[in-house]
Amino acid sequence: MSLTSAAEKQVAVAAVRRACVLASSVFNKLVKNETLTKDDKSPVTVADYSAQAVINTVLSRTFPDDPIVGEEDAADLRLESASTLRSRIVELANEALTADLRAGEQPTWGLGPDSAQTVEELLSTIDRGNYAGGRSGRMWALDPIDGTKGFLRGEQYAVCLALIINSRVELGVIGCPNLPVSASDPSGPRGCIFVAVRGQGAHQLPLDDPFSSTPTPISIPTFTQETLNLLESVEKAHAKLSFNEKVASNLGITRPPTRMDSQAKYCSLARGDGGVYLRMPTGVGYKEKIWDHAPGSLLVEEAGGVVSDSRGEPLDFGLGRTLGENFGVIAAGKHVHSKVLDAVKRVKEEEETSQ
Ligand SMILES: Nc1ncnc2c1ncn2[C@@H]1O[C@H](COP(=O)(O)O)[C@@H](OP(=O)(O)O)[C@H]1O
Ligand SMILES: [Mg+2]
Repeated sequence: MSLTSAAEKQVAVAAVRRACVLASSVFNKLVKNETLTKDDKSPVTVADYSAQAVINTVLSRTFPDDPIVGEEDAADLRLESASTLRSRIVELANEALTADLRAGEQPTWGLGPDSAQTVEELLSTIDRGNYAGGRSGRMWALDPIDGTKGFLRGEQYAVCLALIINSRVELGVIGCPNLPVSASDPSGPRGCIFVAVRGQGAHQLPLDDPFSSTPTPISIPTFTQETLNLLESVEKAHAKLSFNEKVASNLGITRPPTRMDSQAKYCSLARGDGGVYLRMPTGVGYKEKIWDHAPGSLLVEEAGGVVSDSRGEPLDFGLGRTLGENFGVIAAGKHVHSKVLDAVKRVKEEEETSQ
């Protein structure tokens, strides 16, 4: 029996959708229409904090006993010097929370016109994301804006939420405001929500109206040597892309890789837009965070794929806020995964012997 009830799925989809609307509106107001200096990261900071405030508000109302492992905390926002940023975040979070109720949403979820929060309420709600994680019990893992660099470039980013029970991801919801509804129509309509419930498959919903449409089941197709390609990070600092090149050549892959920010990579893999997501550590001792992989890994598994580290071990979501020592991530369809794992091992050996 599934450990996740329909209520948790519905709440998570509603919360993620509101956060996606908020993030798109921040992008339109602050990135597109204003002249920003190249390194100004303030829009993503504003979107990150306010999206976490919105999602944590909904989770705190609906599942008050569940702890949350969220990427952000409000310590910096409480500083005297942050007063402008703080007001902007409170304004945006309240705008998102108080928007009219949509089909499938309930006023008891902290949503709708009467749901405005005070500054202190919102700051302590953001801080509900400071749970340390661990092996047993229920917890939510939240990345309010995953792919912050992609967000600033107007490319891919995702709002990512997962429910983990006893170290196992049971529910994953990923909102991708900039992802085309269909990969075969890249200039067509954009905005998707991906939902996976353990044992119940993987589905895609339209971001603008997730509750009124029938979810589209998604699954990983069978790839041939000619159609297979790699999905990888845009940022060289996040994954060892030179290693990916060697793995591709080892496997005889001829198609160029698809570079994309955020867990939109897991979503693309789950619906067959790319055959393998490979993320090998760059060697700087960075530990992967659970919120960067929890919903995406369940989505891929429910779409018929396998997700492991480069030793072939499953990712361990029970170690705290991180996945522990970084052995990278390999995600692919069942039939391709073992071939990629072997190729990764071969390339690792080659690199070790040539040192
Ligand atoms: N040195 C590093 N190695 C691997 N991942 C890193 C990293 N530094 C940051 N990240 C993570 O990479 C995520 C983005 O992944 P991707 O490269 O697939 O788009 C970031 O999420 P945020 O954008 O939420 O901070 C961040 O958590
Ligand atoms: Mg992230």
